[in-house]
Amino acid sequence: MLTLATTTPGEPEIFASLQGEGPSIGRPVAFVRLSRCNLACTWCDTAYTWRFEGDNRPHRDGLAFERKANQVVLDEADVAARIMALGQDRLVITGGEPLLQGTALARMVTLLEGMSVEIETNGTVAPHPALDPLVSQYNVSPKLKHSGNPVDSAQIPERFAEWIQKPQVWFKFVVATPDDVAEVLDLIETHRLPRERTFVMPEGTDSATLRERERWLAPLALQHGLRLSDRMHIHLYGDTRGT
Ligand SMILES: Nc1nc2[nH]cc(C(=O)O)c2c(=O)[nH]1
Ligand code: SF4
Ligand SMILES: [Mg+2]
Repeated sequence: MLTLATTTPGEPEIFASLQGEGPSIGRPVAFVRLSRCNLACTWCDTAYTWRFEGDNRPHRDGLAFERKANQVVLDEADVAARIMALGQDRLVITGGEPLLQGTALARMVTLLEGMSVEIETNGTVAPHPALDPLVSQYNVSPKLKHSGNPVDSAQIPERFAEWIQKPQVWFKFVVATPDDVAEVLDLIETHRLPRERTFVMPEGTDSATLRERERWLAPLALQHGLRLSDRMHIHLYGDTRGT
């Protein structure tokens, strides 16, 4: 069984869209969004995957979501069939933190036919050994200090050491201020991250914020040999579920 996020109560967040971020930006793909996260970023744009009633960890919107309306449990075959019905040749698995459900994900991915698989992860959870060989690309997005998570939960040296061994890994850091870029550069040094496979991406859930931050972020990316990612889906669809 897999616990998924919902678009509307009872409806799993499984949809076709253009990948809006990272190395596959612009690619038509199927998406599946899983519920639950082990971190709690204050600016998380998918707090409906984890900030359920009774969870008092700080979030900038202060919203608490009703668990029943925002989670749906489906079996692996049902999830695979809904994904296949979208008719895409690539799947992006996101969340929340999808690797928390690695065993069930491996069973689900095995049922897909003719699809490559890309995973969005916060990088703190090792991929299940049954899932790992089925994944073409990991977009690993370690969380910086401004996320509000304890640094020892969000930045785990052993995990970085494992990720950098995998050729299918890209790093993608969400930044809100120039100071965040300095922290990214420190992490690159400390953990020997591959600069040519490292993105910086502005934090923001509206076009104006993304554009404003890209104005100072672009020259920093150029100066330090990092890639810049936009969040194209925000410009196209706004901050909405199922897009
Ligand atoms: N179109 C689109 N692209 C995305 N890339 C990463 C997403 C995510 O929420 O992880 C996302 C998303 O939610 N929508
Ligand atoms: S790691 Fe991702 S899903 Fe989890 S709280 Fe942070 S931004 Fe949200
Ligand atoms: Mg998103």
